[in-house]
Amino acid sequence: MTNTVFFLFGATGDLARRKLYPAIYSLYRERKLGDRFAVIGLARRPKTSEQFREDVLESIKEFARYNVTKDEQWASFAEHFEYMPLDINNTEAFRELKTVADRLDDKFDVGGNRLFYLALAPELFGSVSHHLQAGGLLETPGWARLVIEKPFGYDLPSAEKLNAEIRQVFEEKDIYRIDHYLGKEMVQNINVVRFANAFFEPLWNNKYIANIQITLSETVGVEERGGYYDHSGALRDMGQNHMLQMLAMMAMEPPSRLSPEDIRDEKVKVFRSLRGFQSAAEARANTVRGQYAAGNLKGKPVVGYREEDSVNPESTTETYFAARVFVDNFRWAGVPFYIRTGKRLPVKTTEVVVEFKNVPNNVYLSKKHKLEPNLLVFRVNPMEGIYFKMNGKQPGSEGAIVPVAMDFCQSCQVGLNTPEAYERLLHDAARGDSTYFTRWDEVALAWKYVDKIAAAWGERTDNLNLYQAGTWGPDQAQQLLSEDGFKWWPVNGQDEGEVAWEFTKR
Ligand SMILES: NC(=O)C1=CN([C@@H]2O[C@H](COP(=O)(O)OP(=O)(O)OC[C@H]3O[C@@H](n4cnc5c(N)ncnc54)[C@H](OP(=O)(O)O)[C@@H]3O)[C@@H](O)[C@H]2O)C=CC1
Ligand SMILES: O=C1O[C@H](COP(=O)(O)O)[C@@H](O)[C@H](O)[C@H]1O
Repeated sequence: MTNTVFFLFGATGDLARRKLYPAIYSLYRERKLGDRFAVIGLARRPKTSEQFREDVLESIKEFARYNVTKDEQWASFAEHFEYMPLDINNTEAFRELKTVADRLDDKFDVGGNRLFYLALAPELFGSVSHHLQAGGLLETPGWARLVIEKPFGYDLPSAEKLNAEIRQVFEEKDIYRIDHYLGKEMVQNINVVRFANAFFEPLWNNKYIANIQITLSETVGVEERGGYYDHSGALRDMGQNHMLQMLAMMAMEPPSRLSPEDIRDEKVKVFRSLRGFQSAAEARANTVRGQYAAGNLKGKPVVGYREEDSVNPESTTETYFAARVFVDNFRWAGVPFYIRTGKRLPVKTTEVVVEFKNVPNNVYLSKKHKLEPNLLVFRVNPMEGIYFKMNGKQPGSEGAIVPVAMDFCQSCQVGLNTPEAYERLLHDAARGDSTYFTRWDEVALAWKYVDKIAAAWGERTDNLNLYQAGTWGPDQAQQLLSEDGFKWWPVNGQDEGEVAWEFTKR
């Protein structure tokens, strides 16, 4: 049980509505919250606590994994929620907030533990920390932790500035920087599959692995988020955080213990080993950027990025990027990690594919047999599971070889109702487990890497490749792999042309 007062800054926002209230409700239903908790919703717009509870109910009805009805169970959950209109820029309001917090702490016998969740625009992160201190909210007999949403800065200098501001108030151990991909079941499963199975770890190196491919494709466009996204772009929005974090999970050495610091230390070593680019030309040669133009998605016409209402009609922001990344250490020398992400691609999926090298002196490798490499696939979303593709004899044939699959479909077994990333992360923050939150040194190194790419892109205006919405991005991203003799593997069983293996239908 996690006795906590949750201070939810940005309580009227999109993230709170779609992710945070449903997550808190699931934790309650699964008895991970207990009864000694309170949630204080904070935002500028005026509303009563009664209206707030109604809004929370609506969001849970729409987005939660559990059904909810306005019954006794709902009433006993909802009584833990209160709303207070508060403008971050008003220091005085934080004194009043302390009074509300102390009252709720007493009412629900919380014991002084405080979790400040900043679901706010990043410009406000620094001031909130200072005002919390000035308002006396950090003087508490329990713990006080800060949960910060992404983006953590726009580049390394801005991230450093933000970090310095927050660190004036909170110690690193009490800062929980969210990367919600680290809360996803299958991302957390990467370590388990790697380090708890005898048959993967011995092969997990440059002797046996040809390349690793990480795809994070989305069908959504930027829609109303242009205000943020047009300034950020795919590299900063997804590359600096989710993609490099997944890469680090794939590449890290086994930690000697399962403590948060041991695990994060291993990830930091990966970030330190990322091969930096010696020149802007080298950065450009190893990356591709694109922007979606009008096209068709699932049979419906969709507008191009520049036609989106919230976007500058002359925008040169990328909505797609791909990169060839090298981890220069003993284990990974010479193995390319290919990463790609984009909006308005044909399917919503996140997959990590490990492509193995051929066996030495493969007697089946001849014109007669079409052999495909072994693949191990982590399906992160929307379906969760692990897929392993190998070669086998076609039953009854004269030695024909066919691809066969071992398919562990977690979603089929557990249902699509596995815990949402935000549930896991909120619960972890409340019980003080920072394993799946990003530590400052990880964030800084990731920015250092990404800043080089952004700077190289910024030097030229001819590197933005338009791609039609509903396609797999610019052709240059295919070339990135074909230059090395590889190809992107189809994701999610989608046929991107010739697919040599049977996808096991679910
Ligand atoms: N939405 C999403 O899916 C994701 C969001 N994030 C991050 O989460 C954070 C929040 O995003 P999102 O919910 O989409 O943003 P929204 O714009 O939907 O919400 C912003 C919230 O901040 C409040 N707010 C704005 N200014 C002030 C102020 N001066 N004082 C007090 N409250 C203020 C707004 O309420 P009011 O106007 O009433 O004051 C509102 O509740 C951002 O950092 C974003 O990058 C990260 C990943 C995904
Ligand atoms: O952080 C972000 O992630 C979402 C994708 O998250 P998912 O869990 O739905 O895969 C992305 O749409 C958004 O642009 C980005 O800010």
